[in-house]
Amino acid sequence: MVANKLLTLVFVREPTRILLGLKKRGFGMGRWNGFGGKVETGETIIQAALRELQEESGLKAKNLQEVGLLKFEFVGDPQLLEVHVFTSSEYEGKPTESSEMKPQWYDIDSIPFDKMWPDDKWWFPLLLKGSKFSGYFLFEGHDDVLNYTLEEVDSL
Ligand SMILES: CNc1nc2c(ncn2C)c(=O)[nH]1
Repeated sequence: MVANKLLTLVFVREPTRILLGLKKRGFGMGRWNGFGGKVETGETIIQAALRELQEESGLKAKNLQEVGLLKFEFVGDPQLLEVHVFTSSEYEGKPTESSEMKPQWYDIDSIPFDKMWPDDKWWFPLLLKGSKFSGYFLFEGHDDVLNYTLEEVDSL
């Protein structure tokens, strides 16, 4: 039994816009996404979320809230990804390009879903309306979702 790989994903949100980052290399390269990465040994998921946001965007989140849990399986790969999704509406700092990510504000009415992971179009509306959600997505490669489940939940 291979333990789930714990990942974080943070979206910094203002009333009409949300900060996305263009992944410049590695997993998900070329796609716009939130900021995040692996949870290292010895740190909590929250600490990892704060650290990755700071490293990748230059921002220090002040009111991180967990809003979603996403599990990803890839056909042929025994390692499940377990992504803990957070939002923050208060932050310090200025969005700064890093080696990993190029940050850009997007109006919440024009999210570039065609340039994001294919699962995002299903759960992003729940994030934008302030729901808590839990989902599972079975991928074949990085572009095809074979099936998925997604539900709004009262608590994570
Ligand atoms: C596989 N789909 C997917 N993976 C992600 C995402 N964010 C971080 N990771 C690792 C995402 O939005 N979709």
